[in-house]
Amino acid sequence: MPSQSGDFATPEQIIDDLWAPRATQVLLTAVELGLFSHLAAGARTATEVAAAAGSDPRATGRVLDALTALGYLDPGDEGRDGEGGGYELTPLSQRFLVQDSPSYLGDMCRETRLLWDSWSRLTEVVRSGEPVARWEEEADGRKNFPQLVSAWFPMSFGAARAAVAALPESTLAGVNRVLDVAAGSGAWSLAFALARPEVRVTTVDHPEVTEVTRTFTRSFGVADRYEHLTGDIRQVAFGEDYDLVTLGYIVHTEGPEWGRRLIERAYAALRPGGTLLIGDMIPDDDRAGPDIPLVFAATDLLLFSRDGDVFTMSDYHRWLTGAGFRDVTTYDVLAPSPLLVATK
Ligand SMILES: C[S@@+](CC[C@H](N)C(=O)[O-])C[C@H]1O[C@@H](n2cnc3c(N)ncnc32)[C@H](O)[C@@H]1O
Repeated sequence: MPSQSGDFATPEQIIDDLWAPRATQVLLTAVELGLFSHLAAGARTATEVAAAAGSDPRATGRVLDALTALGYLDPGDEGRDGEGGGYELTPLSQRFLVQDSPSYLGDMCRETRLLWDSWSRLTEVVRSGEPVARWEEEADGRKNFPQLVSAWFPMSFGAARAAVAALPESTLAGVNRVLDVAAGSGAWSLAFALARPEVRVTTVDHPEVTEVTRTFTRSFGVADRYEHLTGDIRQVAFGEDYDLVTLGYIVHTEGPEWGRRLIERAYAALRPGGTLLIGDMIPDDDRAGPDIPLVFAATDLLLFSRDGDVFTMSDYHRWLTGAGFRDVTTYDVLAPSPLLVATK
């Protein structure tokens, strides 16, 4: 956030925030047309990129210029004349926006595209207090989540792999049976299944989403180590004696009452000494920052859930110890908020 010292405040932040959606649109369009991938494959000029993308050369040139100004491209030596025209990937776009890169994040754009129109209804939702959808309820969840969970995979999988790397070896060595609640793509359990061949996973999610989970487990070659419970997570019996339970980005949509109950049910599903891992958006205790969890709570959670919210570390600590967990620890990894780990 720009500094506002003394009485002197500039309007820079307001203008930046109001312009930000335009830059977002340019990035979405570039990813949807595969412009970064076409540059990686050798296209250099707007005409060459447009030919590969099947798009209009003049319009494509405008987008490439904007991407250059935004820092996603460099002006290339080849194909440039007095009016610009040649383009090269920057290290950022090369690593994260070229489709066959192992660190490709372009799939995350799908979420932005899918939610874009609903975001414009926020004023109406804040006036009425009524969400436009209730993703915590079965019908809405089954309709919306199948399209979204693969867009979240890169973020969740990165955080889950960081959890595997951060956990003490003695904990990791005891992880054989994993329960992945609200599994989505399966990102959280996949990180453990890939790290340890002994790992067997049970997932819980809607049947339509479980089809997406299966696509991911097959693509990683571990489908034979997975079994799936389908249905509403509030109703499905989880089973017991798991070594690890993961709650990846689910407590927020459940809200305070069902979120706390989910933590209690995770406790019941674990063996003594077992581990609970929670990844979520977590604001500071005074709810004055950081911006990502609080903006998320004021947008997506108001728009798409009745009771959804983000909860502080103090809230989680209270719920975890209240459920019986001990040794509540946080791991500050590359994720929107630190991960929570607790022992039964
Ligand atoms: C935000 S996604 C998180 C997915 C995954 N854990 C991750 O971190 O990427 C929430 C997941 O919870 C599932 N979910 C939400 N409410 C549910 C419910 N009532 N019953 C079953 N699944 C539910 C959704 O289908 C979705 O897969």
